[in-house]
Amino acid sequence: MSNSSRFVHHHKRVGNKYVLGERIGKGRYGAVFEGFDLESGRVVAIKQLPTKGIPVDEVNSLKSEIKLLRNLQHKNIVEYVGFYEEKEDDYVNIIMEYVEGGSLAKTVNKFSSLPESLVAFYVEQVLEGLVYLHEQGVVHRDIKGANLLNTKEGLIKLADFGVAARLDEISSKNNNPVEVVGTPYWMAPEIIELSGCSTASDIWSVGCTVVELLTGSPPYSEYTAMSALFHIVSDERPPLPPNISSELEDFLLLCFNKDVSSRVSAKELLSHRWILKSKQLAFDKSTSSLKKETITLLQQSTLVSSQQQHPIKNAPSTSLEQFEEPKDEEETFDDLFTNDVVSNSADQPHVSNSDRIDVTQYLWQKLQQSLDSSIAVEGTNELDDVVEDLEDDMAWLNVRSSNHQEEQPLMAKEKALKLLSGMFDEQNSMETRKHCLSELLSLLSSFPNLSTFFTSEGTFSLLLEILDYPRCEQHKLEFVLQLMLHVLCCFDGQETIRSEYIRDLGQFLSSMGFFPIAIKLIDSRISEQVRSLTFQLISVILSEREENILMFFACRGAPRILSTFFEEVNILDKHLLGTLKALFFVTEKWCNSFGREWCRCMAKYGFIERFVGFILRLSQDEMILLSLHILEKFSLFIQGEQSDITIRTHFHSIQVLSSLCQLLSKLKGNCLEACLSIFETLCRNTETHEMLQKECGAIQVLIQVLSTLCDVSGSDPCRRHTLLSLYYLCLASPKGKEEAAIHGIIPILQSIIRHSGILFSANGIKFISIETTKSVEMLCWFATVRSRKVVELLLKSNGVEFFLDLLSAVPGKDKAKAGSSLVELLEREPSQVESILLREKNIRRIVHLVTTLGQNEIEYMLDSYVRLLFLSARIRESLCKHEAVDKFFSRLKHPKTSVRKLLLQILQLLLQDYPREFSKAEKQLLLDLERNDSAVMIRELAGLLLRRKRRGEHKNV
Ligand SMILES: Nc1ncnc2c1ncn2[C@@H]1O[C@H](COP(=O)(O)OP(=O)(O)OP(=O)(O)O)[C@@H](O)[C@H]1O
Repeated sequence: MSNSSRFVHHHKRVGNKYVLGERIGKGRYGAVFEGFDLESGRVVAIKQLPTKGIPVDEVNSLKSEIKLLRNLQHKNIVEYVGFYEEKEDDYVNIIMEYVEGGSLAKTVNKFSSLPESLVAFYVEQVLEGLVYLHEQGVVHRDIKGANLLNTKEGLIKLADFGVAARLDEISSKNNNPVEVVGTPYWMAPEIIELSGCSTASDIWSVGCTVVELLTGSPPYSEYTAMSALFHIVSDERPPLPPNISSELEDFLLLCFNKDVSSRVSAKELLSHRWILKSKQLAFDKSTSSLKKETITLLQQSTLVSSQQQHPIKNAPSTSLEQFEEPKDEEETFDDLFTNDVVSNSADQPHVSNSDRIDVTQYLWQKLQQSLDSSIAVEGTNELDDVVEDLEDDMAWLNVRSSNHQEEQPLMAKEKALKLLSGMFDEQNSMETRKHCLSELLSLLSSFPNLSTFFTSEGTFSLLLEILDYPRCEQHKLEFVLQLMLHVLCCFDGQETIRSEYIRDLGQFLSSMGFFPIAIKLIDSRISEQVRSLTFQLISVILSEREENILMFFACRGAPRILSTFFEEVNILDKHLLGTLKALFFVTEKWCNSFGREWCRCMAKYGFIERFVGFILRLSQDEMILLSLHILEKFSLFIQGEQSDITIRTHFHSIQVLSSLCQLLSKLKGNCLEACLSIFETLCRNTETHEMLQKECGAIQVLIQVLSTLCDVSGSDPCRRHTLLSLYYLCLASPKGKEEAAIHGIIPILQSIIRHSGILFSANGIKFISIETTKSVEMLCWFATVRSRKVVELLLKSNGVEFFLDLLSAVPGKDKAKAGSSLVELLEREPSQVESILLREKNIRRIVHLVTTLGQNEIEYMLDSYVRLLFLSARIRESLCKHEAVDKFFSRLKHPKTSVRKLLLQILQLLLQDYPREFSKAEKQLLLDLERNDSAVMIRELAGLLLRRKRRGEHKNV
């Protein structure tokens, strides 16, 4: 049964003093009604909270909190009048000042968004209220539009302070297990991380409230509560609304400072230029003109917000239309081959496509003639230049080649021509023609420089024409491809020569349109052999020069072929490394300019999926590393401001995620680091989590990787990536945390923390690596996961003692986390944990800690002490016996009101069961506080302590 349905509205009196009126609103823990004070005639608001099932102790502590809060009075906070409880009603009534204008959340719901100047006008008052509360040592803990109430005069009052968080605590303890307590959208990251709530946490919520009032909803409202939690903790800062003034941008950045200790205070924000500007505006105008402007601004903002809802309508059309959806995907196989280059060429005989033998024969003949003439008809025809080059080549050959080659070059050339003609001769059987080809290839191998003979531009143009000839027989395609490949590769190992001839040739081929032809040749309906040869040829050409890759892209080869290429290429291809290097170079170059479009275009054609599969097949470390670096470039566009939905979708496919998981299990060293870096980026995005956890078993894989790295001393990039991946994967997932615990992460984290050295350093060490901090934080999670199994595992790994070790070793925020975890464990397993804590050694450590805590640390730790004492009378007793009261007294001169307030509450808890006389100095200190403290609540609490003691003294007498 929900809280709200438990509540019944009786239209009745509350005690003798109040009559209950209409219901004004409803929150998570109860409903709020109008009330009428029969004695004073004052209208009040009455919040009814169901108390069924809540222990009396807790209701009493809530009541004493409200009693204290009654002392607070300020124009910008709602006054607490008191409370009223009737035993048979199962709820407690909190009586408050009635604020008739309703909450700002309602206003913003009505108008969808408020203009900046009006928001500044409201926020200034929120800050005034907060400055007062913070000076009184009260943290509001639940600043949001619904808790900002508006009077008829436009005065803003803070409601629900001091109580909301207490209700959350009570609810989390007593209701059915809930995963998130409270609405997280306004929550500061340090609260989510259990690293201690302070006045600074309210400032973060002020930032969220500004966003709420401006846009109609707080940051991350597009996410579920769990995902929002994840983003609050893991993003650098929440996204800022568009079109805000630079002053407001600065204001929000100050609120969203993740470093609690340097986050701005409410007082400082009051003199921020965004607030001052709005003040000036208000000062310059009369109230009526301000109202007029507000209405206009409201209309404008409604207009703007409705335009903002359709950003695509207004977006300029992209100039990179070539990167849009592939339009020619539907091309038929025949379409691919109807582009008849031959028939368009001026110097070709007019032939029909069906007359294919004539045309191929014509091409062969032309090829033969050109080769023939290059030798036989020196200087007499249009191939003069080629011949001259050839002669130079031969002269060079004669000088530089081996003896055997010296004897034979011209003969070899003649033989080559014969073999070539034999290959082309239709009269020859297929076997003879194949034989001619293999002979020619082996001749070329024996006389590598003979290849220059084939490298004339005319020859290669003709070979290209043959490849492009429609319906060219497959064996001829194979011949030509083999020949080209052979020529291109024959200088392997002779880099200087290669650069002189072959690099140019690769570039020549790209410029002459090899790639569009190659696109046709890799069609799945072409023979396996031709496809494979084409891929090899592409690989060679791409590996030669980066420009070739650019040309390849220009022919839409990138999306078309590159994707398929990595699926089909033989991983043992010796040119593959060169291709990868060129691709890496280009990817890196392009990523700096219009990389997102390029990566999106590639992703659309399935490149990412195929490329990851390709990496999985690789076995050579150098290639794996290079490939992962290429993939890393793509991963830049899966998160942050550069994020692209197409790239994300392809990265988030099961195929990619599970292949990456498989890679994680097989890689080592630098390759593992590169893969983990991509993995961490993926884990930063909540969209991947379900698939990674449920379908890829990522948590288990990562824990296996982590287990091999836990004993490394110092910082280790692989360990850092693994830890962070696990951290993001489990951060917002109780199931993930449970799974991680079950797969053995707890002892691994403990080992990482031990190896960091912090546990053995005498005074704790100042600098703690991110790995250690995250390990501590993750270890602390397991105390809060609502799973018996996890708590058992934690206790089995000496969790209690370990948290106690951490308490004295880690600094500030981490200490608070360890403290909260101890309390959480005590709540879940009271008897077992209590008995461990009660051990003499441990009680001493808890007491000793009070005196060693730094001035800032104590602020975050005292909450845990309050809860610890509240939960266990035996611990209270034992602490008193070990002079804890003295230790808490020794900190009572702390400059922060919130710290003095918590210390006084702790002293009250300890002394109520075990009263003892105050020393003269203690008495004087309390008297000073009672008389002179600037905060009314401190004066009240100090007085209560003194009077309680006096009553005790009286009793004793
Ligand atoms: N003192 C008050 N005077 C007038 N209206 C009030 C007062 N206190 C609360 N309300 C109205 O009642 C609504 C419900 O308040 P309540 O504190 O129960 O829940 P909430 O703050 O909206 O949400 P939650 O408590 O779940 O965080 C408020 O949004 C506000 O509109």
